Amino acid sequence: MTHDIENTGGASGAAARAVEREAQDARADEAPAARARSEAGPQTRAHPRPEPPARKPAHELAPRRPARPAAPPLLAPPRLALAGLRKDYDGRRVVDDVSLEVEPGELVCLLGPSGCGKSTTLRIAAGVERQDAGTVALDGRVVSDGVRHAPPEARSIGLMFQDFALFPHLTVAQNVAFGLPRARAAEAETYLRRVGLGGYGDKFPHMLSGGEQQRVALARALAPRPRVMLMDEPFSGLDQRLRDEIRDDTLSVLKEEGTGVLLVTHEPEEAMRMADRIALMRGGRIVQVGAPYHIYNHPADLEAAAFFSDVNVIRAVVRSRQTDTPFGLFLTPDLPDGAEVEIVIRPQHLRIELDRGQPAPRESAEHGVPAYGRVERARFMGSESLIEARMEHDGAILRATTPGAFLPERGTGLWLSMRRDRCFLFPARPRAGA
Ligand SMILES: Nc1ncnc2c1ncn2[C@@H]1O[C@H](COP(=O)(O)OP(=O)(O)OP(=O)(O)O)[C@@H](O)[C@H]1O
Repeated sequence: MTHDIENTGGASGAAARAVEREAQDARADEAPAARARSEAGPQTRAHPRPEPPARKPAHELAPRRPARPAAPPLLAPPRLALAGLRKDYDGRRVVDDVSLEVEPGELVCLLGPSGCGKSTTLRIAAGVERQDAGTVALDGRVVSDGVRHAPPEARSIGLMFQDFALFPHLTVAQNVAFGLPRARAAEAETYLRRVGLGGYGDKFPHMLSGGEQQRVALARALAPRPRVMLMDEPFSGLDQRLRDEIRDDTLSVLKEEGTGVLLVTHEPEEAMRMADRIALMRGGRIVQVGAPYHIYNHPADLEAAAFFSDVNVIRAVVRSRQTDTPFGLFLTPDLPDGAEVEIVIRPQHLRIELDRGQPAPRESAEHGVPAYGRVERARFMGSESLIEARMEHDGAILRATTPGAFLPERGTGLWLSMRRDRCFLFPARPRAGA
């Protein structure tokens, strides 16, 4: 069973906007021309134009009501709204028309490969960098555009970076209280308890482990009660186990506070674990936004699919509105004859059946046609086994995984078939040099 885990939290306005965004995602999903249609048969495209509603005669019209004052807007503004951000360095565009919103209590991950412009976007949101175009608004108030530019300290934002830099000469409590009005200094202990460090106030940073220091940094960022938290790879300095623990703790504290969070990471696993929504960035642009489940299962293109896991790619050519492959036929009614397509499937969605000398497994609607290959290599990966098979039809290697230990010998014959509902079909990208 699968669940869509989108959870925008916060006000009903946020929920309404989330629904609208899902609809936008769904519309955007239709863009890669052939994917959705690969599963469906040819469709009728002629939609009859709807009849205009019949005009009522004047005597049936309702009597005019006295004018009422305008109702307040139904939707509260997002905590953070970035619109049309652009930034060039040395004539090179590193942030290109980036628009993104973060709702109260929502955690949005800006995810992408190194150098794609994530940190620059975050720095613009924080106000430590100024954009060449576009606006930054907090709770509906524009804090930066072509005219005005509020400095970071005037934005009610919390910042947390990888090098969280506590002041070494101040105690833990003084570190947390730093920047708080004097009247609220006693609240430092409250925030330390929040992050599991009650009673640590009198220690100095060098007396704490890396994970504890990270928690102090979190308490310090939370203490001024920012409405928006901006985090840039905040957990990357920690070892794996500590990282998981601190991620989870951080998440629950931020949710309790109702803070809107924009978190930069280049790790898909971190984004999947933490985000309500992921904004996938590449080459300065946001290429897809959606709940982790949605982005993983409906990637916008091959690169988006491959960013989250290893993928197999099968290339084929459209003939007569369909694409024939050794794994069966795919319907591609909107692609012209001769167009190349890439059929993409993750290793866990290839089914393996060993050749035991019996007739080939039967074709099915769920798995298409099984294709024959031989084991090239089998490796045990802990919770699953990875089988690399050389396919008989073209000599290419495909990778399939299966839960548990499954280590057939090299040369063992097998059939691979694709879970049709987990295939993505994209028009092929032009090849290098073509
Ligand atoms: N101040 C600057 N001057 C010139 N170029 C810059 C500056 N800051 C960033 N860049 C360049 O802009 C591009 C985007 O950088 P940015 O730090 O935003 O990427 P990123 O996606 O956060 O990468 P990473 O995950 O490696 O931190 C990079 O090519 C970087 O070298």
